[in-house]
Amino acid sequence: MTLAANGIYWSVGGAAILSDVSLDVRPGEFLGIIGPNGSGKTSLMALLAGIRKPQRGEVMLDDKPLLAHGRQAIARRIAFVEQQAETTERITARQAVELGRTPHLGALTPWSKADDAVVDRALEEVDMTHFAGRLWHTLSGGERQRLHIGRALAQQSPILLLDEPTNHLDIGHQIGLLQLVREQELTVVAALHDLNHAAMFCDRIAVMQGGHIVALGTPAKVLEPQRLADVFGITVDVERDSAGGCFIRYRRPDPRPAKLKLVAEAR
Ligand SMILES: Nc1ncnc2c1ncn2[C@@H]1O[C@H](COP(=O)(O)OP(=O)(O)OP(=O)(O)O)[C@@H](O)[C@H]1O
Repeated sequence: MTLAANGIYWSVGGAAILSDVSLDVRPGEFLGIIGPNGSGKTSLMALLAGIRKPQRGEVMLDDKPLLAHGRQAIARRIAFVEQQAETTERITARQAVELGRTPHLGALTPWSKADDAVVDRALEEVDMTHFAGRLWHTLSGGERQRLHIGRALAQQSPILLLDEPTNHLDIGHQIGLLQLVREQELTVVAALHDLNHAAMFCDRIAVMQGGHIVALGTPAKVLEPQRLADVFGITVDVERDSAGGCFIRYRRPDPRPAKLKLVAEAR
């Protein structure tokens, strides 16, 4: 199962949002996408999921244009957790996860005990079994986010696209979720903001800037102080360990001149 973007271009109202983006997602890898706000991460995820169509270039799934597969076929192969997916429906936590089974159901394949078992397991994996009967609108942001992931796991698609999956989660659930996703035998593409999470969990990282991929490689290769300064405007130290891992230590910026002036005036 391979997913690839080949030279894709996507614009809105004539303004380019993604330009000449090429990316081969390797089967079984955890590929992180990092980049500043507005750099195009969500747009790229939407194109990889087939929700948007590039004006030029093509997203390919198994060497066939993605959109030629048809909606249900795509959903059986790709599960997408969007950044601000919400529902106004009056549904329970369990029903939200049950939605993940939709691509597998049809006139000849009605809901079965096997579907129940998949949903039970997904609820367990995201630590939401005890909330199964709760109504969606009564749940916290983090609980809803865990259900979105649960729904995607229940979909049992071999490719999982996650747009900022740790949004709203406390640090324990952030790490737990990334570890859970990592442990699945899935191909994962995740837009991440936390560079240390990217360093800890990703096999490769793509760095986006201004609608382009400006770097792609292992965390140790990509997470260089100069690149992080160029892309994010931050100063960091990168600590490396003997196993090839790395850890980003952020340096506090120097005080801004205006602030210095205010402090001086206050004295
Ligand atoms: N439908 C749209 N209409 C107009 N502009 C859009 C649309 N979708 C995205 N953009 C613009 O495209 C750029 C990239 O947006 P995108 O959401 O892909 O960035 P991002 O890297 O995911 O950002 P963030 O980290 O803030 O989530 C932004 O400047 C955004 O305002």
